Amino acid sequence: MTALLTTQGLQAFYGDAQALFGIDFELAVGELVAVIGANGAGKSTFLKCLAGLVRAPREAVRFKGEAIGGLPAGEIVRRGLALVPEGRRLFPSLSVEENLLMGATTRRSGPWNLARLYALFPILQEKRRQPATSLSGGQQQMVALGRALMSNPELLLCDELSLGLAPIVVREIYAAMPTITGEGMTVVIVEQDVTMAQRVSQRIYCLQEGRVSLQGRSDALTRGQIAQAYFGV
Ligand SMILES: Nc1ncnc2c1ncn2[C@@H]1O[C@H](COP(=O)(O)OP(=O)(O)OP(=O)(O)O)[C@@H](O)[C@H]1O
Repeated sequence: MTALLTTQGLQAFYGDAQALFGIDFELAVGELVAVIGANGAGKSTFLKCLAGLVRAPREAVRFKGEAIGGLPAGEIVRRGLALVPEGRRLFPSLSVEENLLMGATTRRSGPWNLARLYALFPILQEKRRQPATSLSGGQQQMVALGRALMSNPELLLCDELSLGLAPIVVREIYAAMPTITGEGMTVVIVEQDVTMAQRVSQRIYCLQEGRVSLQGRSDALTRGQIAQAYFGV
């Protein structure tokens, strides 16, 4: 396996409180990997460490062979990682299209542009001049995903795309994943919906209290194994 990203013994802290206790993680080019776990398990912290939003030791995170832990978030975007943050964090005063274009400020060369995005999510073209926050939750999630794609990342990190959305909307958003990975993009999703995580990913890591409690091929893990790793029962 050609590793695109690895973490080795990754630890993270908020002040004196330790959130991650030595995460070993490996991701191959073109994979879609899901990170699951209960509330507070450390999933968001893990993604934030990769994206430079929570401090990580330099050598603990390697992307394309280079140590990137603790680099500024903007530098990490330039190197090809983009994060779709939990809660979307759209710019409320900007239109849909302006929000999408914000993702292009650190634009790398690649297939994603406004036309491609509008083909993926036609509703965004229809609503492109509306304030982004006037859209439904699912449409706002499409904007957040589109904004990240506009930087043409090699690795897309998605934090709880399904949060607060109806199941049918979640399915609609995840239906875009084969198109996104189809051109070789590598994706990590953090997902509380275990059924969806298992369905869309090739491999799963389960976190529990800041540690990896289970990992394996998504189609090989049983419900019992996942329940035990999730809740520690
Ligand atoms: N900004 C912060 N300051 C202090 N502690 C934090 C902060 N953010 C997270 N934590 C703590 O770090 C641990 C991991 O939290 P994290 O948000 O990464 O978990 P999570 O698995 O993403 O949970 P959720 O599904 O609720 O988002 C928790 O104990 C949490 O209380």
